This record gives sequence, C-alpha cells and structure tokens, in this order.
Amino acid sequence: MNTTDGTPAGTEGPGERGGLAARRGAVPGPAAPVGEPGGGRSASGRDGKNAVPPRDGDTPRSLLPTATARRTWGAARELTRPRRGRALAAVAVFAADAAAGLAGPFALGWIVDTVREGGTSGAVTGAALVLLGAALLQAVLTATGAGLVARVGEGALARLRERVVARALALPSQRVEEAGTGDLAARIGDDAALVARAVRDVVPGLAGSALTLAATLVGLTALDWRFALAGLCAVPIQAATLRWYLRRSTPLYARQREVGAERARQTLESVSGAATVRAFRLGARHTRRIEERSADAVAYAQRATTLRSRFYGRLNVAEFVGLALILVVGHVLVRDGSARVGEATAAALLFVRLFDPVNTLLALAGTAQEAAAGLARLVGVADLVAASPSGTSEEARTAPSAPGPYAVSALGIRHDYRPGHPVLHGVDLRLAPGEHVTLVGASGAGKSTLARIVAGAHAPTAGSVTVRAGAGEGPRVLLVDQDTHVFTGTLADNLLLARPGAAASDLAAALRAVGAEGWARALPEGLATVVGAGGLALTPLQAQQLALARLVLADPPVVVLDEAAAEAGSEGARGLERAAEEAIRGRTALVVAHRLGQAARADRVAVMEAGRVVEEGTHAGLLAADGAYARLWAAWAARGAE
Ligand SMILES: Nc1ncnc2c1ncn2[C@@H]1O[C@H](COP(=O)(O)OP(=O)(O)OP(=O)(O)O)[C@@H](O)[C@H]1O
Repeated sequence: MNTTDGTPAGTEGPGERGGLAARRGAVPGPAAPVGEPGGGRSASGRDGKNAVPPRDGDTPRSLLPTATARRTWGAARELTRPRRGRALAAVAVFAADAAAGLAGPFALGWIVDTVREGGTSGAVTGAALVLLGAALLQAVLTATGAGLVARVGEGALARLRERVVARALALPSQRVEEAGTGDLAARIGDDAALVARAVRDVVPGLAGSALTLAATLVGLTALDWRFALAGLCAVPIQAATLRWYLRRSTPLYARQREVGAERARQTLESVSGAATVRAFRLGARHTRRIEERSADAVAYAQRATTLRSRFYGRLNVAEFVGLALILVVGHVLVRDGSARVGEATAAALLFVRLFDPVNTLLALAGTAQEAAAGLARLVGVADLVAASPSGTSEEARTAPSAPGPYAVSALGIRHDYRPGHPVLHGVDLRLAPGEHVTLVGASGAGKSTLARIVAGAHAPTAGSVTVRAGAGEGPRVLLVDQDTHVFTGTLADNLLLARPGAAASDLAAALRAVGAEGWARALPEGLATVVGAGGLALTPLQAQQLALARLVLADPPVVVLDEAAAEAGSEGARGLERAAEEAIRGRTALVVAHRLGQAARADRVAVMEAGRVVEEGTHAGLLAADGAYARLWAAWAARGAE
C-alpha cells in the first residue's frame, strides 16, 4: 500500500526522527471522521452521513456510514472473541520478551564493574554469553508474539472483510452511487489495508512497547528507586507531546482521508466515464478536477509530514531531559557510595533502551488511531442492514422463486436524483399478473428510472411500489439491464449463480430458450469453458443472452428488462428480442423498449414523456388514437424500423 504522498506505508522520509530514537511508522493514514448521528441504517443506530463539501459545481456526496468509536471497539472484541486463547498467549509471550530484554543492560553493568574491579576475563565472557543468549531468546519471543497476533488479527480481519463485501454487494446501487464508488473502493481497499497493517505491525508494536516500558520501570526501581524517579521525569513532556500531537493529527488525518477518497472517486469517475468525457470534450475540466484533488492530497500529506517532524523533535527533548537526570542521579549515588558505577551504567542503558518502545508507543498511537478510523469505516459498512429483497440486481437473485406471476402497482412515483429536480412526476403504473407492459418514449423521458424503481434498485423519492405476492413467499422482482457482468469462471458457474445446484440439462435448456445453445456448444470446452476477464471474452450479444439465460434459471415471477438489446446491433437485437420474449413468458414483465417492434407485441404499451405516463393502451388502440405513440411509431417506421 502506498500512502497518499506516494511513500510506502510503514516507512518515513529520512531525517524525520534523528539521534538514537527509532524510526517507527506514523503513516499519514487517511482517517474518516466518526459518523454524525443520522437517520441511517447501521446497527449502531447511527449513520454518519459524511457529506464531502462540493467543489466546482459538484453535487455534494453522502458517504457511506462510519461506526461510532464504541461500536467499533465492540466489533473488534466480537471478531477476536473466538481466538481469545491465542490472544492471551501472545500477551504472555510479549511479557517474557520484555523481561528478557532487561538482561542486556544488567549484563553490561556487570561487565563494567568487573572490569573496574580487575575481574577475570572469564567473568566478562560469561556476562557476554548471557547478553547473547538474552538477545536470541528475545528474537524468538518477538517472532512468536508477532505470529500469534497476526493469526488472531488476520483471522478477525478476514471475517470482517467477508462481512463488508457481503454488505457492499447487497447495497442498493443508488446508495453506492450517492456515496461514489470511490468511497466503497477506498474502504474495501485502503481501509482494509490500513487495518491489516495495524494488525501486523501496530498491535505487536504497542503490546511489546507497553510491556517493555513496565519491565524497565521495574528494573530501574530494582537498581534504585531514584533512577526510576529520574526516568519518570520525561513522562510529563512525552504526555504533553502526545496530547499536542493527537489534537492536531486527528482532524488532519480525518481530512486527509476524505481528500484521498475524493481524489479516488474523481479519478475513478473520470476514467470509467472516459468515453463520455471524450465525446463531450470534458477532458480539460476533468483533468483540472483531478489536479485540484491531487493538490489537496499532496498539501495534506505535507502537513502531516511537518506535524510528525515536530512531534519527533519534541520527543528528543523528553529523552534528553530523562537521560540527563539519570546521569546526574547516577553521579550523585556513585559519589556518596549508594550505587556502583556498573549500576549507574545499567540504569542509563535501561533508559536509553526505552527510547525505542516509547517512540514506538507514541508514534503508533497515531497509526492506531488511523487504523481505528479505517476499522470504523469498515464496521460502518458491515453493519449496514442488508438491502431489501426487492432491491435486486440480476446477479443478486439466486434462490428459487414463488410460483406464478404477481401483480405490480407503482403509485404516485416521484423521483429526484437531485433535490428539487424531479425526473418522474407522480407516475402510476399497474401490471396485472402475467401481463407484459412495454415502456416507450424519447430519450430522457424517465423510462429507465421508472424501471429501476419498479425493480427496487432505486428507492423513489415519493410513492410506493407494491408487488402483490402469491401465498407464502415475498415479492420477487428481477432486473436485467445493459450492465451485464460476465464473472471470471466457467460458463456453467456464470449460469449457476442464478440457480445454484441446477443440473447441466437445466443450464442447457436455459441457453436453448434464449438462442445461445449454438455458440455455447461450439465453445472449446462447452459449459466448462472459462469466460470473462482472463478467459474467453463474450460478445455483448452473448453476454446479454447469458443474462437472459440466468433470468430463465432464476425463474422470478416478475421481471424488469431495460435495454437488453441496446448493444447488440440490429440483427442481434432482433434475436435478443425473441430471446427476451421467451425469457419473460409466463411472468409479469415491464420492458423498456427502444425498438418499437417490442412494443407492438406487448399486451400493453405505456408512453412516457418528460417524467409522466402520457398514454397507455394496446399497440393497435394507441395507433388508432393517433397520439404520442402513433407519432413515435411513424417516426420509427420512417427510419426503417431499425
Ligand atoms: N444517476 C442519475 N443521476 C442524475 N440524473 C439522472 C441519473 N439517471 C438519469 N438521470 C436523469 O433522469 C432523467 C430520466 O433519465 P432516464 O434514464 O430514466 O430516461 P430514459 O427515458 O430511460 O432515457 P434513455 O432512453 O436515454 O435511457 C434524464 O434527465 C436523466 O438525465
């Protein structure tokens, strides 16, 4: 993972921490603010709608929720509970490690006294061997402790990741769009990486450092309580430094995180919309926006680096004060005969040995804070209530459905993508059980929006959609639109996700029903051929047929088809029309049609204009009425019914 300023996570630029102190990673972790109270759907009852302020005419974004600090802590405990034994073992190992670390300074003090008193070289060698043995033991214990922590932490993180991905997949597309796909991607990518790094480095670092600190205090007290007191004089300076740092770093990292997410969102949006950006010559505008966001990210990274340098500078002062006091105390104690030179040496060495753990502790406090913010953002998504069953996508439908078609009524549907700019104005549309209704109208009339609302992919701003269920089961609506995804896997896998466990004969029958049997059989390994990214690329027509075959297998009582034939070319489009008719047979169906031939064969046609249904009736009836539909039909026929 890279930090926002391009340096690898876990490292810092040279010169930030000079002298004897360790260089430990306070990585500028983009950390989101803890969520504000809101009418959200997280299990914590809080839905932090972190609206990122708009820039340059952008629409404000409502980021996905972030869990409260309390809920985050609770989730971390829940996730580690099954591995409590290992966690306790890790603490015990780190404690033994810290105790073994005391051997070094004591042995060196012993060597000093032995040499001063003219002792034998054998005694010195013995002390040196103790030193070596202690160092080896420490190496083994440190590795064991880190291994235990990694096993506890990685297991917990894997569970959390699974939950986040499951929830993310169940989120209504509208919610993801509102937040920007970059927000979700940043959480699953950057935040998960941040937490994983914390599990690997921060937790062992914090635990080891805290225990070393405690053991060293015991060691100093054992030499003479006044050494411990002198060493403790550094603590107020360190505490003040930490407070000073955290007060500045918390909002800084939070803002840095937001700025990073904004940059990711903007980049993703510009790249994924590259064709549109080119077509409308928006390149310069998008480049400027990316530059602005990148400049923001760089500015915040620089501020974070400056802050860390000042933080380490203050820590050096604390170390100097503590060490100077210990040397003064040692001098006084040796002079009045209450301590030996070796003991004063050991005390000074014990204190110097603390530089590392103290700095680790303080530096990691910031990183731990960032990781906690990342974890809060992951838990926020993991706690989201799964999308309603009607919020469906074609891929999401897997369970077998209730038999028989249902009636659908969409009443008083209003929809604003942007507040105050309605694109649907109180639309009423009813479908009788098993009826096929086709939506027609000019581009931008609102057909796709209405279709997605009926399918449950968008929640309407006002109005309601009712799918009257038969006995027992809940409503089952399946949406097939032009965003058909071919997953990397075999053709059979791609079909089975619509009906897990279906027999090969069912898969073949579904392919046959949508006219795909021919090309599927001709594949090098038939149903076992790997398709999708990295495998055989399916044509847009084949991908649409695959979507329709999944529809046949999922067997939903209600189906919404939107532009399934759009990308297939006119020959392919006619084939797809036939496949679609076959796939929706026996179901209640709402079909968005751009080719009016589809409308002619539907039970009923609804004509939309500027967000309203302006005409409804059969093809023949509407032609006879000589209204909006008749004009559309005439125009379509004049273009050669392409
Ligand atoms: N995600 C969105 N955000 C903002 N506005 C949108 C969004 N999707 C559609 N719109 C707007 O809503 C209006 C209706 O669009 P919609 O796609 O529903 O129309 P349509 O009749 O299906 O058009 P087409 O035939 O071109 O697909 C249009 O003005 C469109 O620009």
